[in-house]
Amino acid sequence: MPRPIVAIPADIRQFDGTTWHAVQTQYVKAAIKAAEVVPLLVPALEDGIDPDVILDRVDGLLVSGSATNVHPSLYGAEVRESDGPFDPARDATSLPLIRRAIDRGIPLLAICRGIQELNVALGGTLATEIHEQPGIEDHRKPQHPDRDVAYAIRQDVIIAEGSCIARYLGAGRVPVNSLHRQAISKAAPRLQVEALADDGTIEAVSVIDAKGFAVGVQWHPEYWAETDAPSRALFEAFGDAVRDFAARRSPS
Ligand SMILES: N[C@@H](CCC(=O)NCCCC(=O)O)C(=O)O
Repeated sequence: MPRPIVAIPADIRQFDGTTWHAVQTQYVKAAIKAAEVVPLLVPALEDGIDPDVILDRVDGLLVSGSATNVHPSLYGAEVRESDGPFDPARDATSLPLIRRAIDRGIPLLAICRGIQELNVALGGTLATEIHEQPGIEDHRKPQHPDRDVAYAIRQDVIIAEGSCIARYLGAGRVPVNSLHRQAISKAAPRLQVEALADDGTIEAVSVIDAKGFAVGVQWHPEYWAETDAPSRALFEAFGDAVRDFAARRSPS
């Protein structure tokens, strides 16, 4: 069976005097090396894209992190420029893909911005600048020129007994990295909280009654997917779900 294909929605980035549709290489490498699938980058179109045009041709959806934030209007919050930067084209492309992948049972792994998009797509809300809340740690990206330092494993999450991801990572404390200013505030009705940080920040969810693998994590398993056991286990589980879906879609 040929390697299955996984869609990764791109960000809009501006550099070299023009606009680019971009995905950080860490997601591409983790898809290839740890999930053993073929990544297919999807352009970020502000007018949106018919999600089925993409999903008819892929066997999984990997929703990446990004330094931009989901637009507050999408979850009924006040729009403050201080909550930016925003990427409306990414929002317009990614959220319909998430909803439709869940409807169709196409395996979904949503990471950092991705878990926030998953929550908003299903009717939840986000909190911003969470480190300013009493009792909440600073989960933001460490400001350091070395990305290995910025993405260093530096906090624990506690994975719930009986959760979906406990099948792959085990229940209890798992060390992860942390690079986010926002987090889930009100979890969408269809989301089961799967892991929390010590300060109560929601760190992982799964979709209740999902037809297939449908998981979101606030940390970044892609970055160390080849060398960190929990990171690799999550990507291998996603890859296995994608292969199972592909085999059922096109029985040999
Ligand atoms: N913007 C959101 C989501 C954070 C996120 O996806 N971080 C990835 C960092 C990408 C990078 O700068 O390398 C938030 O801040 O909560």
